[in-house]
Amino acid sequence: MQKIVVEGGAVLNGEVQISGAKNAVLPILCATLLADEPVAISNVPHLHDVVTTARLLGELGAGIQVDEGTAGDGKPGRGRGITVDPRTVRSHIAPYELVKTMRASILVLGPLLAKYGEAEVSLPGGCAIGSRPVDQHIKGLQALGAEISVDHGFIKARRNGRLKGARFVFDVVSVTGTENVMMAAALAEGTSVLENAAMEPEVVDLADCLNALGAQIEHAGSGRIVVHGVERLHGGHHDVLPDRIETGTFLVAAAMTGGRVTVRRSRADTLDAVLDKLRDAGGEITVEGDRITLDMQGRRPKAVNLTTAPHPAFPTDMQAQFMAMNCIADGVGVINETIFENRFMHVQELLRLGADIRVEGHTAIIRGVEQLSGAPVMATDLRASASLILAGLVADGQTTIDRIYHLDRGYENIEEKLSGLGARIRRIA
Ligand SMILES: CC(=O)N[C@H]1[C@@H](OP(=O)(O)OP(=O)(O)OC[C@H]2O[C@@H](n3ccc(=O)[nH]c3=O)[C@H](O)[C@@H]2O)O[C@H](CO)[C@@H](O)[C@@H]1O
Ligand SMILES: C=C(OP(=O)(O)O)C(=O)O
Repeated sequence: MQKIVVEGGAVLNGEVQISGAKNAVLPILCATLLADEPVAISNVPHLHDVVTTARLLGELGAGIQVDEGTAGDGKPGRGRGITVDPRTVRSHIAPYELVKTMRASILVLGPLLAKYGEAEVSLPGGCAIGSRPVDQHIKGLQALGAEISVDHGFIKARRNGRLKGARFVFDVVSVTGTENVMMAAALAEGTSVLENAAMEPEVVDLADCLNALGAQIEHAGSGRIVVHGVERLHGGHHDVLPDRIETGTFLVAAAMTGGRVTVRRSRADTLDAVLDKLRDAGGEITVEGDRITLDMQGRRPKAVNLTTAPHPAFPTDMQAQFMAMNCIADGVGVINETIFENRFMHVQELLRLGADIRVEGHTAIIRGVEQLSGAPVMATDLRASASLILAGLVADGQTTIDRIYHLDRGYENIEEKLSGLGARIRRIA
């Protein structure tokens, strides 16, 4: 099994280009099922989850064409492109084998139901970071008139006639729940109003993509999304939003190593809470167009307190990386995790590197130490993997990170990008 080896001590300096967002491209790929014609997607990151989603769409019968280094519409320079042709979709079943490896597979539920009248999608179950219920997806689709049963581990959904626009209030803010219901409502008869909707930038990107295909979605990015259903969606092109979590991860790397890093092709407006905390940590941040620069001028970061919550508050997907920063920061930082009950799996591994962390329920109290010491560690989930690389960058000696398949789900060429900034990092077989 592959591992990543990091030699600590390098100060990161330079520029790095940000890839398309994993959490935007996966729902967008699923949304192509709603269209009547091919949809070209550009700025698609090279990620394992993208391959899994393409496999799932292929198993449903969709045609998949990958254009390396083009926009899918033939224009060069916007990363990888994927064109999905949904006209050959024949199956409406998302099997357990695929859903268990990637929770985002649940996002075919709304599109299959709305477009083809039926869907069978395996229940995703929980994962390392906690239980991951989908009751809000089911209730939202039922509000649109779907008949849904859960049977032998599968969600079985069907409709009689078109789905009907409705008002639905989410009990909890759910990103994928909002996306599933919004996609289904796009082809419903009449208007739907989704209250307490997720406001994440990836929800907005999905709405922008659907609107480019002819949907009529208003106010995505607010807590009240209005969807005027249309009869059909046509083909088109969409360029995926830059990955705000990848962006944040590189900026934390700069802050931890005392360096100066510019991220290119990023969107600072999607990162307010993260940039705010990096300023609190002592980073000098400048934003010029799609470039964000963090300059630490050799200083040690100051410990920061934070609480994860739905957007625009601090994202749970940046919690582990900030935990790594607090491990070597000056002072004591307190981190509250409110989204996932078990998203502290990285703590045990950070302790192996010499961190001083105490966990009390959903709260971690981190007392910064002067120096971490490199050791073999094990990645437990995607962002935990990133936090261990970050810790390895500043640890004394060598840190070897095992189970990096988690990392490949969500970070494109992370070791090459970090090497380009001066990190001593390599992948071994
Ligand atoms: C609000 C939030 O920050 N969501 C995060 C969540 O999205 P993801 O879409 O995976 O999860 P949700 O947003 O649906 O879950 C948010 C919360 O709602 C609960 N819930 C969700 C759906 C449901 O039907 N019933 C229910 O009770 C979950 O247990 C969780 O506590 O994980 C992703 C991957 O780490 C992150 O990118 C998202 O930022
Ligand atoms: C945990 C993540 O993704 P997923 O929901 O796909 O597991 C993530 O993006 O940090």
